[in-house]
Formats: sequence, structure tokens, C-alpha cells
Amino acid sequence: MKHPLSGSGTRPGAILALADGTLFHGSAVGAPGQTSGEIVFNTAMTGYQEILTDPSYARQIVTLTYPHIGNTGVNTQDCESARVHVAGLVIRDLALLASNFRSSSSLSDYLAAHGVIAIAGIDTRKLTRLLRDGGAQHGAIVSGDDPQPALALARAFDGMAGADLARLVTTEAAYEWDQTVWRAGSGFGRRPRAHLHVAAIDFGIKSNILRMLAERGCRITVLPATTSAAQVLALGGDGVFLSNGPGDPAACDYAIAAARTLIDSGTPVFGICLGHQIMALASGARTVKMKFGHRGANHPVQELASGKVAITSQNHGFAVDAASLPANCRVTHVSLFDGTLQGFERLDKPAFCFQGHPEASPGPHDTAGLFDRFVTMMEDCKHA
Ligand SMILES: NC(=O)CC[C@H](N)C(=O)O
Repeated sequence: MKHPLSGSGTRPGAILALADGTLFHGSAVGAPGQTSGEIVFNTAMTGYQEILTDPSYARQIVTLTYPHIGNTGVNTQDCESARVHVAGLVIRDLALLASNFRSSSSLSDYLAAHGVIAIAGIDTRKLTRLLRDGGAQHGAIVSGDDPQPALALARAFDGMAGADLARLVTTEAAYEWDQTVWRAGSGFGRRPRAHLHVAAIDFGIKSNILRMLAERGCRITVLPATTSAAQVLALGGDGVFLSNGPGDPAACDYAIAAARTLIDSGTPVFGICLGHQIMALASGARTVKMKFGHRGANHPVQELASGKVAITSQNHGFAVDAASLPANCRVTHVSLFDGTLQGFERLDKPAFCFQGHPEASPGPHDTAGLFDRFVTMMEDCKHA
């Protein structure tokens, strides 16, 4: 049955099918067609545009638990990359009116223009409970009212385990980045000068991470995911950043090998999210697939040394198994939500990493102070 809050009675129907046979009927939003992926939920109350364009969401159909989506429209400043990466979008109520001083388009027009298949009018609370209690599932959204193609597509999805997706979303060629963070009144800025040079390995990098580095006086060379350690070191930079990205970290053997050599070389290394997981694997630890992952904008993460709690953005379905960390690694952060390892540092090398996203897009906030720590680490190594 169509949900009464489907946004508009005139929209054509669509079906969301889960691989276990559960069906949801709603209305088609965005582009017509069909799509499949891992169905996940994000609990953020704002930031749908950042979520849509975060490359770490490749092959995932994202359910937003906040019930009213689209009311601020979309703008040209809040994208985390040049295109939409989610495999589909599931929402409860699509706002009929988009109003914001930065808005340049409505969410539904934006989804249609970017070929994103979405479904509205879904009981997202029921769906989220199913995923929370039973774990992440494969699923599909199909335009129309016939459940069979939707079920078949959901069941045919390959899954995320073993999927090397960083290769698919990374930049083809190296490039330089010098844009700084957005500020009300002045918008984005340009880095005036640089006293450090960072090689940022792009596994699916979000733009605001690059802005946070540029903001702190870093010249940044963004490199393709498969760049070898020798090629990175040949740049002669002051540090290496391992980015966030989609898929199973254990499948990125080329990146794990490069990270191992880079860390061993003694160059400062900082990793976020997939970069954190790759650093763990390069250090000899193990990663595991989580039951339903962490996705949201208010996940409390505690820094063990100080007891301080940072409110972080999260988007991960894999995690580092804390028990597998070797003796030369020290846990620095844990989730106060479920105790998951959220950060560690190498005791023998200038290298540390964080599972969440300490940057708040598109602004300047470094919620856990990690960009500042990386800059200090690079300065100390440069002047040692
Ligand atoms: N945001 C990320 O970098 C996600 C990392 C990894 N793909 C995961 O799902 O855990």
C-alpha cells in the first residue's frame, strides 16, 4: 500500500525489495529505472547532499532515517565529490517545498538530473529496525508495481565483502588541490601559501578533507588509488594522507602493500575511514564486516588519553578488529555507541588514523583535532 506521506499522490509507483523477501511500496522519485545494492541507513538529520556525493557510498542504497528530506533543496557548495555515488536513495517524505538562501535546485530535480533512482513514502522506521536487528541486507528499487523483478535484482546483488571499489571511484590522473573551506559571506577560499606538501591517495576522497588540509597550509597532490609507494615517495612530500573510500578494505591489496612501505619509510601517515582500515591491514591487523555499520552525523567517539568525546560523522560497514592490532599499535579512540575501535597510532612510526570523519562538511571544524595533529607531526618530522 502506498504510504500517505509519499510526497505527492501523482508520482508513479516504485518497489523496494529486500533479499529476504520483504517488500515496501512507495513512489518513484528521481530517475526511473532499477538499481540494486547494500541497503544501509544513515541517522543524520541534515546533510543529504554530502551523503549522496560521498564516494564511500558506492554500491549502497542509503535510507535516511530523518523523515522529512529535501526541504533545503540542493546547492553547489555542499558536494563531497563531482557526482552522486549512492546506488539509490530511500526516504519517508519528500518535501514539496525547497527553501534555502543557497538552494539552486530541488532534490527531486537533482536526483533526476544525476540519474539517481530513489523511492519515497517508505516506512523508514520499520526498514531501519529490520536492518538494525537482522543486519545489513541486499536490496533493489524498481519503478512500477511488479515485485518479482525487484526481488530478483535484490537477490542477484554481489555484496560488499571482497569488493575492491576504490579502484572504480579514484581519480584517473594526479592533480593539485588548493581550495580551502567554505565560510558564510566569503564562500570557498584559496590556499595563500603552503609550508607542507601532502600526497593524498584518493580511494574515494571527500572534498572537504582536501579543504581541511589546504586550510592548514598544505600543498596537496591527489594521487590515484593504485599509485605505488615508490611513486608517492618520489614526490618528496612531507606526509601521506590515506583517504576514505568504498568497499572492502581487505580487497585493496595494492593499497595495503603501498601503505606498509610508506609507513615503514618513516614519512608521516594519516588515514581516515578506508585509509584507517588500510593502515590497520598494513600493520598486520584484521578487518571485519559489521552487522549494520555506523552511518550518521552524531556518533560519539572517545579519545582514550584525554577522556574527551568528539561528535563525529560516520560512514563505515567494515571495522578494524581491535584484538588483532599488533603490539606496535596503540588504540587511541573508541566508539561510545558500541565500543568499536575508532582510531589507533603506530608506536614505532609517525602514523595514526581514525575510523570516523572528523571534518564537518563544508565548514572548518576538526571535531577530533586530527588534521592539526597531522600538521604538527609533519612539521616535527620536517624539522627533526
Ligand atoms: N567511509 C569509508 O571510507 C568507508 C570505509 C569502508 N568502505 C567501510 O565501509 O567500512
